[in-house]
Amino acid sequence: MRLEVLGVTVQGIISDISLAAENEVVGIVGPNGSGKSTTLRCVYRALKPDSGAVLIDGTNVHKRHDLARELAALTQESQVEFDFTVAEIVEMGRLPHERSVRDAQAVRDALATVDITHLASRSFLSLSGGERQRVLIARAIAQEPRVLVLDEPTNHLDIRHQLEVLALARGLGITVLTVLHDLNLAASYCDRLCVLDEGRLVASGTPAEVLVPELIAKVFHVTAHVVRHPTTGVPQLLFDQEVTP
Ligand SMILES: Nc1ncnc2c1ncn2[C@@H]1O[C@H](COP(=O)(O)OP(=O)(O)OP(=O)(O)O)[C@@H](O)[C@H]1O
Repeated sequence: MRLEVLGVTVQGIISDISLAAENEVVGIVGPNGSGKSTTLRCVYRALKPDSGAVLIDGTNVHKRHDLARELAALTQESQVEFDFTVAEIVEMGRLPHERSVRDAQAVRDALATVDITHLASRSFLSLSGGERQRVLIARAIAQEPRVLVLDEPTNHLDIRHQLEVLALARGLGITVLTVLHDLNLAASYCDRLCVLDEGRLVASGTPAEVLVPELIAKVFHVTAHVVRHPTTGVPQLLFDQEVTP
């Protein structure tokens, strides 16, 4: 599915943000407070932009009645207040769909895919931060969406699970829009990156096009050196310890 963010403005927070993604992984990076989550909130309809629009396959998300089926979001607000079991939470991913024989299999597949089958009967509130994050990712996958929106999906995850979750998102072959703080993970797993700074889109392109020392210095106020990953060849950044003013 094609996701388009067209000139989206939320007064005082983000201005004229445009980006597109279609059956690829697009990453949004930028400093704290640059408007990444606000942009995503407009995509998953938690926020209505003051101007501009978000389209999925050409239709405004506010007019798409099937959005709950087509789009899954793992957000900063994706928390669970009540004490459901892991299996129950992942089953919630099926709620937008009509009940079918597919449900149980989709839940089993999602649990296995994020490596939490052994946690299925545990209470969600008893889990560690990383385990909780994986449950919420499993819920999104169980939904079998065609657009997946992720706000810092690697939060709380150890390095192995960070790599697994991003490989998994990539392997779905659907449209994925994800906020990532780790620029090296973003370079490794995203087809294209959008850089936000102070509520504006300041660069977009492939990781190699975007992650250049000049831009990193300007946006993040750190000095970076670009090296090639010895096996994958993707650009990776090494940072000097001193930050620039
Ligand atoms: N509802 C709101 N009312 C007022 N200000 C807001 C609101 N939501 C966000 N902001 C402000 O807008 C700016 C952008 O917030 P946003 O959460 O989009 O940033 P972010 O790039 O996701 O940041 P982080 O990397 O810290 O998660 C921040 O300064 C934030 O305090």
